Amino acid sequence: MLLCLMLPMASAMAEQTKKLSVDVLWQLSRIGNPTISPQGDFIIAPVTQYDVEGDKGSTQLWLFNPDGSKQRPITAKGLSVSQAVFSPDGQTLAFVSQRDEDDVGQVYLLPMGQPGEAQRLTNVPSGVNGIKWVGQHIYFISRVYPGKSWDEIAEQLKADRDSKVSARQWNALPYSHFDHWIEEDKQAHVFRIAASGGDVEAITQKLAIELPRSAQGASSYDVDPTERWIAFNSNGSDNQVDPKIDIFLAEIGSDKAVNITADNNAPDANPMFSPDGKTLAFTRQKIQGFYADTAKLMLYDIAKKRFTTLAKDWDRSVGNLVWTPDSKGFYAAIDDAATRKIFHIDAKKDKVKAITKSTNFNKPDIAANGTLVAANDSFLYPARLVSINPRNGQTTRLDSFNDDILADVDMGTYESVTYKGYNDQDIQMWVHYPPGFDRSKKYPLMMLIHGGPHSAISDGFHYRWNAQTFASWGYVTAWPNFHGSNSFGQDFADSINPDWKNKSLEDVFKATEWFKQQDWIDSERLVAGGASYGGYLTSIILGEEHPFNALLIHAAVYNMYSQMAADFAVHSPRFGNYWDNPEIYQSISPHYGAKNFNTPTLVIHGQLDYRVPVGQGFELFRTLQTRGVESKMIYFPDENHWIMKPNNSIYWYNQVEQWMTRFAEPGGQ
Ligand SMILES: CSCC[C@H](NC=O)C(=O)N[C@@H](CC(C)C)C(=O)N[C@@H](Cc1ccccc1)C(=O)O
Repeated sequence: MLLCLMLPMASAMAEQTKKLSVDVLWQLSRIGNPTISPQGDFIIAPVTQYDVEGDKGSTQLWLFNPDGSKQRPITAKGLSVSQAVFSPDGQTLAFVSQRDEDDVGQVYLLPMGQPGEAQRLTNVPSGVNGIKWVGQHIYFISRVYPGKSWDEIAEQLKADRDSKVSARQWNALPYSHFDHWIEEDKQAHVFRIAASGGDVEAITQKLAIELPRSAQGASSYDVDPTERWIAFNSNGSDNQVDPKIDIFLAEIGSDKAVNITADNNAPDANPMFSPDGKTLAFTRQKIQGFYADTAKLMLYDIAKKRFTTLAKDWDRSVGNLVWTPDSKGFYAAIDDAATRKIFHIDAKKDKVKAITKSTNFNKPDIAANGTLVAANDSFLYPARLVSINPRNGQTTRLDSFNDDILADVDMGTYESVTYKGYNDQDIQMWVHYPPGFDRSKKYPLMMLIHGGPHSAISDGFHYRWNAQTFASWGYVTAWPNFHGSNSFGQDFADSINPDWKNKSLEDVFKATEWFKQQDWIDSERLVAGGASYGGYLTSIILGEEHPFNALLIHAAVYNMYSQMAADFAVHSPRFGNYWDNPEIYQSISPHYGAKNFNTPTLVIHGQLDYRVPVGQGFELFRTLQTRGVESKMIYFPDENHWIMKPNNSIYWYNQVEQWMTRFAEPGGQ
């Protein structure tokens, strides 16, 4: 009797505990990568906050003291800003914003250390992107109609906006990138304007060499500190189907550029001049058509025209690099065995050393006095702004965002587990336990399958597929970093090409077996799901004998043939097209498993997904319905490969919860 009376009270108390629900996720402030002034006295970071009611986010720039004693916004709420860069003397901040009567983003200047409004510097009708402040100038990228004056560009853009014809046309690739169409008659070029104002000067247009057509940003070019040289990315071949990304070097003002990486067929990217201007660093891959090929760090001695490869035998991909102020090396945030760590790369001694040990760090920035800052997150906390002691990796937190919101959230716990996967090889997996997890009970399992496939789930705060949020519903949640995942070395990543199916599938099945052997897992309550490549592998599971009661398939590549409509045609560049090598496509395409489909499946897809076009989701849903399999299609007309809008995201999490809980009751029993 006493027990009967106690139980409702206990469950009422349990209900009162605040979980990491999707509503909480959207209340959190999201701190982006920081920029530190050259003198080390100002730290700026973008902070994005969401208004769920208004269904939109807004990014403000915040100023932080290096000792963490102060934080305050320095741009107004509601006026989104991005790409903050400091003047070389650290006294002025430039950023991109679209405000007042701006049709597109422009460069704004804000004096530091004294009161004053941000003033607009540019009036570029085609907008600015990828800004850098070097010497006396601010450099930027704009997508322009080549050969036209700014007035003519403004007129053309207005005519396009006013036109009653909505048709687009292409005569060559690329036609889309991720979630937007690419206008064929525009080219992306680098321009500059004096920080004191004046005319905009064309830099790469003079060379008649455009930046890569698909995507460009601040990492697509760099200018040396004396403003003599520009290094930039462009397609070094005539082939627009499989562009060959090279690095071109030119003297600013000249009309000639040299392709310094013409002899390498794979991408050479991220040009970065050293602070002393003598060396150009860049990243080099070797295998064309393999986006996860290990990126090596290259140095090019500009005077001697000599190349060196750093850390030749280090089996990790370099990226997120910043030169040290003395030009003797780099700090970088590099994926290493499912965490993203800060490494120091000594260019003189050719030595690499991990500075941080656990959780995730993003691209760092460094001041002349050596102050090193970065955003740091983990599964249990969203990004924080920290300074990092380069000697021992110890961090000092500089912000206090989200503490109030998370103070009373009952988080679960997590751990890294290594189990035997395909061919008895070690596979790393993150396991999340629900809040209040009790080992004496049995819990349902939600097996999550990550995308890429060449990415890794690392120890960071994931907003779209938050394992702690899923765990808070009452599931043990798993993220295995199966064969193909990056951060475990080249062989492991490349081991699933072109056979995208078998090794990772076995890794997922063996992970599930591992769970079934645990006393705290209920083998009758297993569900699985994933997005993109994760949706692909879940569609493969659908056609196999498997242990899951229900599946969730988001933005999946379902038909490897019709993926040809996408901006990323998977194996075509490296292993040949389907008409030449149909056996590759046939052996790994999920749609060939259709005759075995019989598991309840939730299919989700966005109309604006050009990475995996929406037809893939409908093909799968129609197949499931035709076969009489219980299934639901959720279609987002205004979302891309990912669900980005607050209310759609809340709906997504709620629908997923409803679907999963129907087929695998949550909670310990
Ligand atoms: C992490 S790099 C993955 C890039 C990859 N290919 C690129 O050119 C990609 O877009 N993969 C898709 C599947 C593919 C269309 C068949 C994918 O699985 N995307 C995942 C992973 C991802 C994460 C972050 C940034 C890009 C992709 C996804 O969208 O979650």
